Amino acid sequence: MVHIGIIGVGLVGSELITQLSAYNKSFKVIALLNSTKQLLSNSHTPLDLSNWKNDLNTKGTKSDLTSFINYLSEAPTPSIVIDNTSSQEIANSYPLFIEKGLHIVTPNKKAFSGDLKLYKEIIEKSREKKSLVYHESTVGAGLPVLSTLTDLIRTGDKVIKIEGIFSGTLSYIFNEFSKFDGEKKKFSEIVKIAKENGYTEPDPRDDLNGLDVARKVVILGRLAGKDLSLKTLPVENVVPEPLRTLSSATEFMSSLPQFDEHFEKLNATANNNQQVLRYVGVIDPIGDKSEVKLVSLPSSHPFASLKGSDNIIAFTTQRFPNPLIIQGAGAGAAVTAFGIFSDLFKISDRYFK
Ligand SMILES: NC(=O)C1=CN([C@@H]2O[C@H](COP(=O)(O)OP(=O)(O)OC[C@H]3O[C@@H](n4cnc5c(N)ncnc54)[C@H](OP(=O)(O)O)[C@@H]3O)[C@@H](O)[C@H]2O)C=CC1
Ligand SMILES: N[C@@H](CC=O)C(=O)O
Ligand code: NA
Repeated sequence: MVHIGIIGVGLVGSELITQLSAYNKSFKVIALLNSTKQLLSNSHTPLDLSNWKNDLNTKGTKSDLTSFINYLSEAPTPSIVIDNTSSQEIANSYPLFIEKGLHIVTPNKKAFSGDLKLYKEIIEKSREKKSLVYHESTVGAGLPVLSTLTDLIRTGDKVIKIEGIFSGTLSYIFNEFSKFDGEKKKFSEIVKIAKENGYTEPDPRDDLNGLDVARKVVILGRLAGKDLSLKTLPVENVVPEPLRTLSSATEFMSSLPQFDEHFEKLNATANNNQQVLRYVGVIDPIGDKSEVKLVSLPSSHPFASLKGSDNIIAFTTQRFPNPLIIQGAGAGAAVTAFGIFSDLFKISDRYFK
């Protein structure tokens, strides 16, 4: 049996608990923690998850990361901590989790795309302590992006370029806005629909500024052996300059229609050349051309025909001069939790297969 402690029970964490409850035979959830409450089982027995939300609220005690981690690390090995937050503070604690003998699975991008020192410390400590750290869902949610890149590299392939549409939100916005047929909508209307449907961050500028895509580019770059940094990576922020300093998302949303003409001009220029606009991330593991930008692509390009909020990732390598392409839903609770769940099996297989 594998002991599990879950930090973060929001959208993704709740769905993971649903999936674990429905399909799991190997994993024993013994501890839950959010920013205010924690629920620890008795003597490392499994928690009854049938009413976990209510139990966390009514029987839970004050959230305390130290006691949570100590409880998990005292369970018979193997034990895995799952970080379903987007917290930098939790990410900073990964070296400690590893010191305590825990394995880590997470969709949280912060540890792998922020401070290079933290990233290297996690890699080195995990090697030293034989701790396993899997974070498939940090890029393309459950799509097998990191596992594919890892397999390419460790079997000796040479990665020449990785290019992709890495944001579900920006995929949806530009797929809807920039197309050759169908109903034409204004840019601000599409952003509004995306926000109402819960596709965007609470403030859509946090998607449109490119930081989330930049984090994914840094993660892939580092995995491919290039020490990329958010501080130096060129990132095109598509939020119109005057809207960047507005103090609230509400103000941003009400001012965005003033810039519909700006976006329409960009789209018309692309369409006149039989092209569409797409927001892409590029990883150049050999040179210095990694970047995040809005580009115009011809209709024949695989990224041009993307639908909904799908991600698409193309690996150009020595063995795949015609790129190996992965495509599908790259955001949403179900597919993100799937990526986490499949990472759990990668760890349990090392012990029980
Ligand atoms: N949603 C998606 O499509 C995808 C999400 N991800 C990543 O998955 C992660 C989770 O996303 P999502 O579920 O949407 O986020 P939510 O905001 O819905 O949930 C976050 C959870 O983390 C908890 N939390 C936050 N800070 C702390 C802290 N310091 N200590 C303990 N608990 C904390 C929150 O607790 P409380 O409610 O008490 O504040 C909440 O339970 C993020 O890193 C995100 O980037 C990755 C790929 C796709
Ligand atoms: N906001 C992200 C989801 C998590 O990584 C996206 O739009 O892809
Ligand atoms: Na993935």
